[in-house]
Amino acid sequence: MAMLQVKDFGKRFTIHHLGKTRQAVEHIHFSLEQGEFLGIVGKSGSGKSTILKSIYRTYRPDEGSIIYNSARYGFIDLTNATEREILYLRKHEIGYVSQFLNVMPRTTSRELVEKALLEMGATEQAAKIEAEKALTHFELDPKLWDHYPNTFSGGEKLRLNIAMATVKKPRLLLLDEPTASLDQQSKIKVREIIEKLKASGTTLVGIFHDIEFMDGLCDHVFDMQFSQDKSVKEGVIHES
Ligand SMILES: Nc1ncnc2c1ncn2[C@@H]1O[C@H](COP(=O)(O)OP(=O)(O)OP(=O)(O)O)[C@@H](O)[C@H]1O
Repeated sequence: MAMLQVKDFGKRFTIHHLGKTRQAVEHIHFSLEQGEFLGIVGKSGSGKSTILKSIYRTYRPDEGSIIYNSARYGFIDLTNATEREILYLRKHEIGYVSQFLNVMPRTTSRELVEKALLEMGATEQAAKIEAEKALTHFELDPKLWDHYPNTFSGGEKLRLNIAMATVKKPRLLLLDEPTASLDQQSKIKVREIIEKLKASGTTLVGIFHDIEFMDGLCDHVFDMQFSQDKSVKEGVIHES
């Protein structure tokens, strides 16, 4: 059975000051098995982030269903799961990485990664060791480990974000431009982690403007251009 099945999904936004609604995406269909990686491509504004944010339930979807195969709940429709279920899934099963770091204030980068591990049931000692390994892997300068990340550069924030999400070895990982402000060396580090997670069974959905980065990494590519064509019932998924 699929790990993630998106069926006839659509999302509208209300533009209050105009008293209008805008259909951001519609008729989105795709399905992923465990350990597969789907890359979403399409021009700016075509709705790629809207799909990821709706799976993570930052946005509440308007149409269709998003069936996720949860370790805790079995098959669950993320479009109408309760807030409590969504909070559990975000803590234990579904990770989300974007270019923006949204974390507890006055918490050091080391504490943030340790907290992610503790939430997954690690002991304090194991969390300390694994957090240091992850921060080292993503080459966050040890001088920054005990600093609050609000003053970090874009690339430092992003590397911390990826460390926090990937140490949890999530069942489903959503990546919204996770390499946007990274140099080549850091991109290679991200790729290594993605390959490891994939091999251990994590299912991934990602958006990358950097097509080269996706080469050989994605099992399927979902092209927004074709998915919006209503004559194509199942969207278009190219095998890569
Ligand atoms: N919170 C929101 N309120 C109103 N409109 C929104 C909101 N979020 C997204 N949109 C609109 O929905 C459409 C899709 O936006 P989205 O960010 O998903 O596109 P994208 O393909 O990820 O773009 P980019 O590649 O530029 O990041 C756009 O027209 C955008 O203006």
